[in-house]
Amino acid sequence: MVVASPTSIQNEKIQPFELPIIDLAEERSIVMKNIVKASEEFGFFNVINHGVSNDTITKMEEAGFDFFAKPVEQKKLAMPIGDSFGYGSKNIGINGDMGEIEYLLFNASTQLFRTISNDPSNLRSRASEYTDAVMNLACEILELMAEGMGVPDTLCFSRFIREVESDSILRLNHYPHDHNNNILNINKDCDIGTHNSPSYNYTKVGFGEHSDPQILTILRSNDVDGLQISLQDGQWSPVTPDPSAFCVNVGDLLEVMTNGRFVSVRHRVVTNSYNNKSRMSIAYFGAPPLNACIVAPPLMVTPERPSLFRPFTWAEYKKATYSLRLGDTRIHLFRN
Ligand SMILES: C=C1C[C@]23C[C@@]1(O)CC[C@H]2[C@@]12CC[C@H](O)[C@@](C)(C(=O)O1)[C@H]2[C@@H]3C(=O)O
Ligand SMILES: O=C(O)CCC(=O)C(=O)O
Ligand SMILES: [Fe+2]
Repeated sequence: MVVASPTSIQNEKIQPFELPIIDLAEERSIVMKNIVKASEEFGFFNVINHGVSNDTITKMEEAGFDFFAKPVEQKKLAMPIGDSFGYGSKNIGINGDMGEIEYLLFNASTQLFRTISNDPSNLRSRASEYTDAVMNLACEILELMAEGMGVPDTLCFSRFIREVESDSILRLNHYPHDHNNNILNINKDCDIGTHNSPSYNYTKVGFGEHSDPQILTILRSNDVDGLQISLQDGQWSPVTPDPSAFCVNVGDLLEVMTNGRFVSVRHRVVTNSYNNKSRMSIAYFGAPPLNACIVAPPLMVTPERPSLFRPFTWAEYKKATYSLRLGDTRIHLFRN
């Protein structure tokens, strides 16, 4: 029996917290040290001076908004050749998870999705240019991570997502502004300090809590808030949106390949009627080819830190992920 996931969140305290900022224009040794520290402590950080041009980002964002503004019947035509890719609304995955969201998902390597019959916004070519740029950024970050941890083969993580057969995904998420959610019916709870908007003790789930299964996620959004990450003490903390930065997070596979040094942290998106604009996020999930063997490089495994996970392929991990609910943890299924 499929049990419905919670669609609203009530009476939760939220904890103000600022994500570490990694400035890629700083000296390489400093950047490496900061990235490793942020990945170990929080699994999340913001990257500035990332080198992805404003033009590439703006064109992608415009194409995304144009796409979501189309009539639903046209959006449904963006169905892929294949199973789980394409346009979706409310349902996340196939196991009963739901949210206040519509999205477009496609394979970032081949971009195998049928072009929408009338596509003046040129979504396909813009997504292709954007994907190339963020894939290069992901590789640069993964190489800094490897070097920062002293791994001799500094391409050990990045080569997976550079492969032609890489199973990486590009995802556009649109959280429509809820015009009908009357603000007067919502109890104001607390002002969360560093965050500009007040938070309410009644919010809806946009994208339920989960960790990302792949290696690394490169996320950006417009200036509408909603993303929250789970802190070590279990409290949720809002991430202030910064459209000029990329929000980077460690995925489950990178936690495995660092033998648990880096953490794949749970996050979620909430929507509330305080926002008078829609949130749109664009997530690139860097993944290996299906047959890639996932194992930590030798330097990560020591007598003091024995191997936490058994070797497995991405195909095995993906199968487990897709057989589970969004909020289920899967990494423990692969522990030694
Ligand atoms: C409910 C599900 C949706 C998801 C596959 C899953 O069975 C569990 C993980 C989900 C997730 C979360 C991160 C990414 O958005 C995603 C594409 C992924 O790789 O794992 C989604 C999956 C999805 O929406 O298809
Ligand atoms: O929309 C967001 O900001 C985050 C979405 C997300 O976590 C995901 O697509 O996996
Ligand atoms: Fe995510």
